[in-house]
Amino acid sequence: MPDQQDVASLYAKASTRRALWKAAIKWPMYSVAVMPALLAAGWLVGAGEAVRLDQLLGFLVAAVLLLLWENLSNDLFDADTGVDSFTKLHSVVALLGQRRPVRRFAHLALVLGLLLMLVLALRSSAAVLFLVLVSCGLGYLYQGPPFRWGYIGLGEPLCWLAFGPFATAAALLALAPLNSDGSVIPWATAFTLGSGPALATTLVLFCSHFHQVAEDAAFGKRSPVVRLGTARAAALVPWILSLVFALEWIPVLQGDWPLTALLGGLGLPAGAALIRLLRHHHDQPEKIRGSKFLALRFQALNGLGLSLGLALAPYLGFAMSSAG
Ligand SMILES: C/C(=C\COP(=O)(O)OP(=O)(O)O)CCC[C@H](C)CCC[C@H](C)CCCC(C)C
Ligand SMILES: O=C(O)C1=CC(=O)c2ccccc2C1=O
Repeated sequence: MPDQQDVASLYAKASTRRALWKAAIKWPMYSVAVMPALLAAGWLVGAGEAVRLDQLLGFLVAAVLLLLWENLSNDLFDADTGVDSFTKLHSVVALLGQRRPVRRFAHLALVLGLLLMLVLALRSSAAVLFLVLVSCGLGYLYQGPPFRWGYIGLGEPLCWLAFGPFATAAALLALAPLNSDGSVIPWATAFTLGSGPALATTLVLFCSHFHQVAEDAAFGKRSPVVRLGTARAAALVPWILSLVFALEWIPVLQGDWPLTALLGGLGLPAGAALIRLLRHHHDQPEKIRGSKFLALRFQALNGLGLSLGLALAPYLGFAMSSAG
């Protein structure tokens, strides 16, 4: 018969485990996966086009599955290098204590995600699958052997490319009305629309490395925060945020996007809080563990605001120029 102390410690263990699983699932992170499709939908509505809702729903689900693959395989690859062993108690590999089920689940998520993208491509343009495969390839370069480019500080540009021009172009093609020309990849629109929001997504990755800088350095993972040091990395954050807004406000100033696109400014309070937090506590891991989630709040509010601002424009009497 367990005594009172045993029961208390069992409860403590169970609630710690629950907290670890919650951290492992990190559902807010999936905001970065759904953003390219939401932006493409906002842009198409703003341009007076009809969005194919079945394609939108399919793209959202497939993108979530592909990011799930990326995260599960990240835990598997990081278990090989040992970099997660001290600080990432919420690694799915550590929580399950074995790799095989994680590997199987990761492969299942990848296959289902790609199959769904194939269906969307067959119903729109073959380029959708090509662009998504490039995004996934960039995700593999980030963490998979023999590349592991995230370990040499190249994760951020890979992240921007994957969630920016490639995923945005794929979403624009997949959601476009049936009569559109699917043989031309809309690079110009994908760059204008995707650059700012993808930089916001990249900021999430950049911020995720502050609290683990010591362990990353010890295991040879030279993230930008390791390379720059936490003080200089924190000083970069206001510049990155300014660049996000510049990329989103320039099309408005040029008259290509409606004034309502400035709704991306909804992310400003979270951005300002992030700057303050990192300026004061960049070298105190315990205090800045949540900085990645503050960056995520910025990314989500900024992207949703922009998407909504573009979509609402025709209903509020603002027009989008053909260059938009
Ligand atoms: C797995 C990622 C970051 C985790 O990095 P890290 O190892 O430092 O984290 P821990 O320390 O917590 O282990 C994100 C990497 C993003 C990658 C460069 C690009 C991914 C692309 C997606 C797979 C593509 C999604 C396509 C969709 C949006 C159409
Ligand atoms: O676990 C993380 O830290 C991240 C996971 C992830 O999928 C992602 C995607 C895009 C940008 C950043 C991140 C993470 O930081």
